[in-house]
Amino acid sequence: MAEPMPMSPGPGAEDGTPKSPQRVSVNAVTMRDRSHGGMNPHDGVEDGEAPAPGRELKQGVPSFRQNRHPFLIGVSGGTASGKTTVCDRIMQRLHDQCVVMLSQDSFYRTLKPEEMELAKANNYNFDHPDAIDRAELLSCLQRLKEGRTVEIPIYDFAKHARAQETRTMEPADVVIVEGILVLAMEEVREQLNMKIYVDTDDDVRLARRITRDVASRGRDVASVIEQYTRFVKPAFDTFIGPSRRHADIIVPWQNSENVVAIDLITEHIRLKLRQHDLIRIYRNLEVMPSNFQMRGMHTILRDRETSKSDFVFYADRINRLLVEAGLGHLPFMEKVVVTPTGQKYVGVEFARGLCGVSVIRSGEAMEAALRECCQGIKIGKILVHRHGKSEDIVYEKLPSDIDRRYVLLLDPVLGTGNTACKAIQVLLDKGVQESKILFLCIIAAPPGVHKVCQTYPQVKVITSEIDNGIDENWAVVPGVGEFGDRYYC
Ligand SMILES: O=P(O)(O)OC[C@H]1O[C@H](OP(=O)(O)OP(=O)(O)O)[C@H](O)[C@@H]1O
Ligand SMILES: O=c1cc[nH]c(=O)[nH]1
Repeated sequence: MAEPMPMSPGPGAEDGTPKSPQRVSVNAVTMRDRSHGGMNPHDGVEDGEAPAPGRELKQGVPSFRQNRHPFLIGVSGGTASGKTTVCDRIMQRLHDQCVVMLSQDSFYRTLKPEEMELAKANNYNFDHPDAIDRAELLSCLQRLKEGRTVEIPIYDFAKHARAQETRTMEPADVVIVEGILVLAMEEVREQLNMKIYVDTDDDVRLARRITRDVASRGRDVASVIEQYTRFVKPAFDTFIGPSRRHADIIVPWQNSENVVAIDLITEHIRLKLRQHDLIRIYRNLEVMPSNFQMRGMHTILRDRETSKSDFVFYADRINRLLVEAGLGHLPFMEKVVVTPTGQKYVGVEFARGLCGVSVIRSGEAMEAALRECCQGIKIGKILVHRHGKSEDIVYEKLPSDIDRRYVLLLDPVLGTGNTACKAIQVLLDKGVQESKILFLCIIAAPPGVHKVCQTYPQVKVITSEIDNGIDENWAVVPGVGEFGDRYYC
């Protein structure tokens, strides 16, 4: 670890506003050209050069399909809103994936004798969350999420009791759980990667409910309406309707099917299934798109034979891309300009009130990329001393008004996550809002991702690659070795 260095605000504007495109330096333009191939003397392969004999040139996007956790979707909405049809349509569209569906109804509690009497007299509230064995539903979801086989209860609606036998559910790529209370139960909601609410008018739902219960549950119209008035509607007003605010997607579902919504949902699920497990779990994690330029740069960084100058060159290239990705998360204001042709261009204005904070020493290697993008940005520093499993903050120098700024926290390696968490806590203690912190790293090991993303769910973590893990010496594997030594020494 290097000696602490003073914070250097740099020339020009002090609010860290990203540079406008016309101010992008020559260096930046060359860098962009390099990333499109050909101009870079470090690349080794000139434009048009043939591959070495026996080595095949491949195209496409690298895949990360390994040790996958399923993608969990919750589908909720009032009684007879069309939840099951929405689930069926999603399953049909994802026919080439392994999709399983379970219903909240399977988890009705076994009734006590006095409750059974009420149920037989149509006087038991099956629409209340207490009617559900929430612990068992949660446990099943958690086991499915871990990729384990589960036994799902079978509920007999006529007897108001569980059957002796159960249904075995095997691990799947996608698990859909549907039910009126799925989004109303916080502990269930927390398990879900995608929350859908099926929105259907009350009168349409009541009409469907009467038709269904009379046709398939042996009920008469009067008793269905009575149950609706006594239990179903009050539970809807209290629990189900309000739970729609937790939904990621609200699907209007009236008399005809909403094909566009199903298309959008299934495309999103397909995108998620192509992504790494961690991205599916954490909304606050972003892994930059992996193309062969990125893989090529990483191959050079990870190669222990790489010279210091090449290591610095490619680390800087990735840092620049990381900074641009981070800046892309900042808010913006609409701005209209007039182009040289006299036409209006409706665009946006970059966010103000930004600063960088580098974790000494390796994080300082990312400062140049930030300065190239953001004119005169203030950059603070934090030094964390790692010893074994614990860390101490030994130095910090931060902008005095940091509590009013967005912070790009810079550290190329996320290992256990202990250093990052310490640094983030320093920022929070200084009054920075958690949602205004963006942590940028070149590589991230899963333990560090879990730790940071779980501890600080509003901090955005942006990385260019996810590694396999950390070894007994807390080194990221496969990793890049000691980043600071390779960059500076
Ligand atoms: O997630 P963690 O397990 O806490 O590890 C990550 C830390 O390790 C590296 O720094 P290092 O201690 O090697 O210091 P240096 O930057 O001075 O080389 C890296 O730059 C992080 O700060
Ligand atoms: O692998 C590692 C872990 C921590 N710090 C590094 O520079 N590399």
